[in-house]
Amino acid sequence: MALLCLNITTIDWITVSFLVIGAYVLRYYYNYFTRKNPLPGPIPFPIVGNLLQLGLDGTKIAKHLDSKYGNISEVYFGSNRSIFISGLDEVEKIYSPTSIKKNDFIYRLPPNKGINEIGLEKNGLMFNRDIKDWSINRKILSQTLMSRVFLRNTIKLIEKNCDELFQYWDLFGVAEHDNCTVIEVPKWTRAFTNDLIIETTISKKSYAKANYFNRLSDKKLDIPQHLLKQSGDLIDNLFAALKGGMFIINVPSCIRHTIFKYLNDMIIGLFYRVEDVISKRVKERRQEIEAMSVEKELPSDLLTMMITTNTSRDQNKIRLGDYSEPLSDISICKIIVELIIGGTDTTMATISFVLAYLCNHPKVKDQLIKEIEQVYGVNLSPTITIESLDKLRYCEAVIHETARICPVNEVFFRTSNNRVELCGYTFEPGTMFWTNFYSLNNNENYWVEPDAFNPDRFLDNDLKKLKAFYQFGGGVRHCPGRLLVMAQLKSFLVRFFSKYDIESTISNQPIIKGFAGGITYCEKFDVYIRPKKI
Ligand code: HEM
Repeated sequence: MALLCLNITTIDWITVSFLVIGAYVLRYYYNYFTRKNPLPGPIPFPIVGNLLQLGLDGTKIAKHLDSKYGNISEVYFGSNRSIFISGLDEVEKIYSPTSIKKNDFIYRLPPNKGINEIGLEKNGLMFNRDIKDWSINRKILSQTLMSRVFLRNTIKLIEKNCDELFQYWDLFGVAEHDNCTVIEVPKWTRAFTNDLIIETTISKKSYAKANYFNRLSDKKLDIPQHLLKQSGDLIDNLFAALKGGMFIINVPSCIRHTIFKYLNDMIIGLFYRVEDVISKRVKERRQEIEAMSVEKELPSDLLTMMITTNTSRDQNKIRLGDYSEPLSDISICKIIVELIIGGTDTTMATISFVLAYLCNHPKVKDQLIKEIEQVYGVNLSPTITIESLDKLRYCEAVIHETARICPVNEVFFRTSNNRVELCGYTFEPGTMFWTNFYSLNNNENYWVEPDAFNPDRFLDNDLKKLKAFYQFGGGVRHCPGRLLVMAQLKSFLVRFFSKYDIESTISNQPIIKGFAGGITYCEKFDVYIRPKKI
């Protein structure tokens, strides 16, 4: 009897479950097929949307949608609808408004549980949906990152990091073996930019280059093991967290907290571990500043400038309207996490792509070296100033042309805060728009021979007039790191080509690309580096 009861109950259970799931699926597809403004796109599955078909990488998804569906299409990440667009008029409409009030696309993301769980929905810049708080952080950061004092400080930091990198290369054999030292460009540039962004943001020595050198070489550097380990752990945690970011943003909370609970908790834990290290550094820097004599000029590094904003020690007089509070430790910490995430792989990928394109286009490389020698003379280790960097017009054109043909952010995203019209469709507030920069930058309607690598096109034209060129976004949320990154890239190229020459290990070497965390990077490109003959 008990067995019969159990069987009936089990069968009932199975039937009820099927009915509930069936009803849910029917309702889901009824809503899907009767939705407002249906756009072309793959048919989603309940709960996961198109995640199983398309994966998590926005860059790959955009390319697929563009080739299959054209200028406008839709995709579901979980149950959230995202619109992918690649028409110039629509992209301009999203990225051109320069005032907050007249902006219909002020948010980056709709409300997102994952972002909230890592504490970035009401903090920092990138994902901050508290527009008042975002606006204060944005003013402080933009004015700091664009100030001459900060940029001067940055150039010195790059010079120091270049000297260190070149010292390792020379130890590694570049100085001795005249023509056979192979350097894996992406791996070294990653280590270089990791150190650069950490020293830029937290003013503390970082050892990614040294760790990489030690891994490759039998000669070990004389640096205390605990420093190498601390630095290695911070970088490993940061980039594991960054890789997990797409999972946190795109996978629905109900799946993250059940089936993938272990992975979810691990990624969120990584964010907090990184934040813990940075938070300790912010406190330490506050104490260092307090210990410095008030008569003495404070250093113009980012952390000092953020800590002293709106305090009596503020040397840069950042204008914040009627806001008169200093930034809290937690705000500084969240901003720094975002800067490290936003400013490392983007810069690393750009340096690698520039070097790879120069190797495959020796005439462009010669022209660039000529310009560097005109501005700095023939000098193995020239002193760089902001004023001298301003003279490097061809160098700037090379960087822009590389970013055009091979953008590191092939897509980017914004979210509407008002009801908006695009391509004849009306979209409700909170709709997420992915914009396809790659397809605009390489579109034959806007570029003559878009497949040709030709920096001259940027010499003849005012950057502002090149409407179909998207490197740093635009409008109110334009990348605040753009001057910093241009100074970093130009300074690196000056120092590099003053000391070395470079050649691809094979002629016309294919540039192998990888996609991770929304960034397209150079996966593999091997070069010979030789000391320059003077
Ligand atoms: C080659 C390097 C870089 C590229 C291609 C790049 C690209 C971008 C793009 C496309 C955006 C979106 C802008 C928009 O919505 O209009 C952005 C935003 C942002 N970038 Fe960059 N970036 C780079 C380097 C940096 C660096 C070095 C930093 C800082 C150290 C940085 C910090 C940020 C931040 C904080 C935002 C969010 C701004 C906001 O939402 O208000 N980026 N970047």
